[in-house]
Amino acid sequence: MTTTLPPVDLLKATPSNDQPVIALSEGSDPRVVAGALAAVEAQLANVILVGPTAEVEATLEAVGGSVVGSGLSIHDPAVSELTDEFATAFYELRKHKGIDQDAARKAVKSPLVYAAMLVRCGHATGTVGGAVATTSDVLRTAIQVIGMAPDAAMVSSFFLMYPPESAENGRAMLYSDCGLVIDPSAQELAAIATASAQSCRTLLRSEPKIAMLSFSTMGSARHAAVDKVITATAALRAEQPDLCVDGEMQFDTAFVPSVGENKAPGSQVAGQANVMIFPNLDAGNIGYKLTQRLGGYAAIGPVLQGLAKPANDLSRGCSASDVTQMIAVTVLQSQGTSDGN
Ligand SMILES: CC(C)(COP(=O)(O)OP(=O)(O)OC[C@H]1O[C@@H](n2cnc3c(N)ncnc32)[C@H](O)[C@@H]1OP(=O)(O)O)[C@@H](O)C(=O)NCCC(=O)NCCS
Ligand SMILES: CC(=O)OP(=O)(O)O
Repeated sequence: MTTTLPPVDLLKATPSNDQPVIALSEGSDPRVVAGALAAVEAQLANVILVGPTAEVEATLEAVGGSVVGSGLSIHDPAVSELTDEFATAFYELRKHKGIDQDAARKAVKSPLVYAAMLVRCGHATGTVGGAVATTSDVLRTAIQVIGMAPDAAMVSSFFLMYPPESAENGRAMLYSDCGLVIDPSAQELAAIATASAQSCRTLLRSEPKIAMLSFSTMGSARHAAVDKVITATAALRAEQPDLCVDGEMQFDTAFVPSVGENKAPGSQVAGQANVMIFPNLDAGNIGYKLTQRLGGYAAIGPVLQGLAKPANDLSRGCSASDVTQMIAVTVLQSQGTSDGN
């Protein structure tokens, strides 16, 4: 059994004088609005619902909420007084890509871009979207509008995985990358592991034990795909000798203590890993959905790491409670470090 608290409980247990404001780009989606209501009621954050006013109000009424005295507010990009400021800032940001002022004005009227601009320009602490928009659109907007943290090698993503009561060997884990980097090089895989280690400390409040996953354990198979994981593991060890990382190893070696002892005797990670680094996005995305749908784990993500300020995605299959959890994750990231990790 894990003792790690899920984000909402962790945030409630973390005293802070901050008054975070989270912008939700899909402010008329019923799950988003219900999740936002729960967040403000629990005093996790104030929330800006971004979208056409009439649609957001109709959804709010349908889920039994109101903006009056609630910590909720509505921003309609079509009529917002911030649109001029955002159009100018967006033009400056993207003019090197050939965008003109008209295109910039049009772009910031998209709720996704508007919500990211709220964060970039300091009107919100972080943003969450993706209940309706595809992951590609949410991630591209976050990368282009909010940008990378100065010390980040790249932007990547992860899921927080929380076990059901019944899970054998159940523990909270971080799975990466399950949402963004499609086919990482060895160097990129090492960068994903480095960022994930910090995210583990921030959101699982645990020291990372990192398994570099593969279809091979300690040389049991030979292939270029295995070599990539071996190279990434060696680079991590060389650059960060104190990091607890091991590989290449199969998932059962990383997760099950008896299998770990058998296939990777003496490893400090095998059988105990809490950070699982997948070799590519096929493995990561399929792996998290299998763990969630067959293993009954709660999956919160994709959480982004490496951005200058927090912005996070949701699966389009998310629930209202997933939205509330992701609001809590976003607030915790803003408290954790300046780089959204
Ligand atoms: C993130 C993603 C959308 C970017 O793809 P894209 O827009 O087609 O590709 P581009 O290479 O044009 O990238 C767009 C911008 O993001 C930047 N970028 C892309 N990946 C990046 C990364 N990992 N870190 C930092 N910047 C990145 C590019 O440099 C580019 O910046 P620019 O517009 O300022 O030049 C793409 O990696 C993707 O689709 N990932 C998978 C998403 C997905 O479907 N996941 C499965 C469900 S969770
Ligand atoms: C993360 C993910 O797989 O997102 P979606 O289910 O929206 O494709």
